[in-house]
Amino acid sequence: MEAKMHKDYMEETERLEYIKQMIEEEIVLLSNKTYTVLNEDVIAEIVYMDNQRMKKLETSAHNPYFGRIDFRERNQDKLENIYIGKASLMDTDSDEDGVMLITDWRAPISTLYYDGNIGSVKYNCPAGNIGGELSLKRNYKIENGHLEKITDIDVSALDEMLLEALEDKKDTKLKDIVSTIQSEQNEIIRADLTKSLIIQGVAGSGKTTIALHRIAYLIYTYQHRYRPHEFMIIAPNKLFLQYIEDMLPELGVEDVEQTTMEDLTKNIVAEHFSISEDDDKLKKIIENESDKNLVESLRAISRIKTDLKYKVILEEFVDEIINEILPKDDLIFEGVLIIEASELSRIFHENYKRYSVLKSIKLVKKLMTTRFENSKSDIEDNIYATINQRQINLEKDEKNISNQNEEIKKIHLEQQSRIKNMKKNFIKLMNTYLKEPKQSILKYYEKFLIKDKFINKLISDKEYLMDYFKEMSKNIRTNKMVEIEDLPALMYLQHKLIGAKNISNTKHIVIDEGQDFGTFQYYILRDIMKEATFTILGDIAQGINYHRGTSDWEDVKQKVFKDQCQIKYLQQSYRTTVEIMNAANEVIGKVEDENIILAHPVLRHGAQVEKIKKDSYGDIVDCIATEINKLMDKYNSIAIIGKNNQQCEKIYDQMTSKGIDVQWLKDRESEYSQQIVLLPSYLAKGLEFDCVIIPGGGEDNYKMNKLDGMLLYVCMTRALHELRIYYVNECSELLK
Ligand SMILES: Nc1ncnc2c1ncn2[C@@H]1O[C@H](COP(=O)(O)OP(=O)(O)OP(=O)(O)O)[C@@H](O)[C@H]1O
Repeated sequence: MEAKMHKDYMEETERLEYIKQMIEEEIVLLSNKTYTVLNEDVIAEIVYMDNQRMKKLETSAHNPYFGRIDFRERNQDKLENIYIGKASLMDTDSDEDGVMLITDWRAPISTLYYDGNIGSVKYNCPAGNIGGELSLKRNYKIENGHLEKITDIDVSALDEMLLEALEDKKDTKLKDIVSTIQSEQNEIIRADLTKSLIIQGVAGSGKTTIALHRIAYLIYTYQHRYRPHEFMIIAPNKLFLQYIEDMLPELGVEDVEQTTMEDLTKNIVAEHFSISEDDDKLKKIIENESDKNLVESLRAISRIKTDLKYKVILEEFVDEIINEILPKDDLIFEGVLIIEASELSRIFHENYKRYSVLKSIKLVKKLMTTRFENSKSDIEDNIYATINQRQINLEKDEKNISNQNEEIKKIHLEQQSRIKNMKKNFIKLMNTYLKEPKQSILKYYEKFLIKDKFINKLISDKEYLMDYFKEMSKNIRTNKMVEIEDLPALMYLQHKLIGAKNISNTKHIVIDEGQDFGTFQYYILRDIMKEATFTILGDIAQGINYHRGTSDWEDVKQKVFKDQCQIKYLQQSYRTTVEIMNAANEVIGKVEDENIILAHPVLRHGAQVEKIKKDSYGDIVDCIATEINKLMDKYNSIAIIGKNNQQCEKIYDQMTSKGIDVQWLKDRESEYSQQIVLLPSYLAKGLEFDCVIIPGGGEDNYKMNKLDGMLLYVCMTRALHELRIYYVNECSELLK
């Protein structure tokens, strides 16, 4: 309701003015603050915290809070009015200790705003379960410091607020949803950090948004235990990272590690190599649909390299490397046994199994050096004994009597040198006895790919794939080029041979578009980041990379997490209108896959999905060009989504020749900044636009198969308010 109409308008306005004044006062206090502590590090830390606080205050001055709950704790008389905002505010002038003027949305009690219905409620906090009575839930719309709306919430009013938020037009960045988080989303955001989670959420269910809110929640809740850089987000590509980049600072979070699987691998395997464009394979698959053998072999290779069986075979390869490194003889120095070959082998294979080969070598060298130190007097005795023996032998040798003195002198000098350089000589011997892995990880991998005895185990029934592995090895040798499917193998070899210390401190890792990764990728991340828990978010129905990804979360749960994780489902879609979601559901419903779950749209209606037939592609572009100005007046973001870049290129040429300013997002490194963008279907995943135009919805483009069904579904579900599909000749079977 309009704020002025509300019975508490006066009271609420006074309070808002008071809060604004308090914020102003704190800002002034902070800007005039002088730092008298002597230690520079301490000052730097305090200045950093103050700057962070200042930023928060400055943003919240215009919109300090969005909600209020009135709560009376069981067995307490006082009814508390709790105002909820993005940043907390304490009344420092108050006589009472630490009166909260604004409570952070992430605080334990704030969960009542998102979850609790009016009446008896409870929430969890470090002190335990707190129960009580919730008598009011209120929402405020405050813009530029003015109270515009006050809404007292029952279940239906909450929907009203949500609908209003969803009606908004979107620009090039994803926004936070703190004031309208839904109960099922709140549960995921606040889920226990110590357990891993897999979220299967339909298109537009808020997975990306929730992922970022969860990070913000975890950082706040565990601020005394973990630093922001111990949290990591893995996003599908740079385009996507750019799309979400505003949200964490909006939520008051900085310094969280944000990366892609490609960059993460490059960070772990600190060697120079390039990764062929992920889309290349998808493009090849899309463009060679008719060549069934080629498509099948491309898919087969990807599946092999991303499955856990690949790890089993790589493990055998690593064992072979270890066996090559391990000496067959005992290490004996100056007649003293330092280590037996059998003991060394046992230590490697049993005691140090959890360490990388390099670390095992370093540890075992430490052990051998200690043994050397402890045996020094025996070693010295042996040196004296052998030298003495040589002197005796020399003295007995009457033939060389003339040189004897000279020789004895030499022997004594040698003795002195062997005693003096005992340690140096031992280290030298030890280093030749046990050699560290010398080759680069890429070199090892290149070798692995041409070892028939391993590769045969992977493709025993598919002989024709053998050449492909050989070709790949050559490509690594000559171009230092791998495929995205090779990343788990590279991580694995690095981890097992050298160690992957760069990221082992990570405490929690959030992976978006998680359906794009296979079991091997998850396994190796888990193995490297032993202390970390995971939140994996994805949608099987959008698994356009199913050749290398996951099509069954149960598989990941059992094989990777050994059942120690929970799968949660989100079926409500918030992005699209009912009309668009229904049309998209019909498309994905035609894809045969029992793991695909259909989305339920929020009850928000919009224009019917238009399917428009034209005589030629030229006519389609003409039509888009005529309509585009009207659409630009109506929407902040418009996307023309072609199936692939070849199609985009034609459209781009025609549109620019008509003077239309369109930005072509060609690859995952592109920058997304304009009102109208043109992009291929596979790059659209994860993004959203007010209006989507699909210029090639005909049978010639989207055939009745799983991949085309998923690609079309992804394109359609990018639209918030309007979807137009053009086609020439016959409309795709998927759309009928
Ligand atoms: N509780 C909510 N309140 C307001 N808006 C919401 C809410 N949940 C989701 N949204 C909006 O729905 C849209 C979709 O969210 P998001 O992109 O996070 O979904 P997703 O599940 O990652 O989608 P996809 O898998 O299709 O890429 C966004 O515009 C987001 O702001």
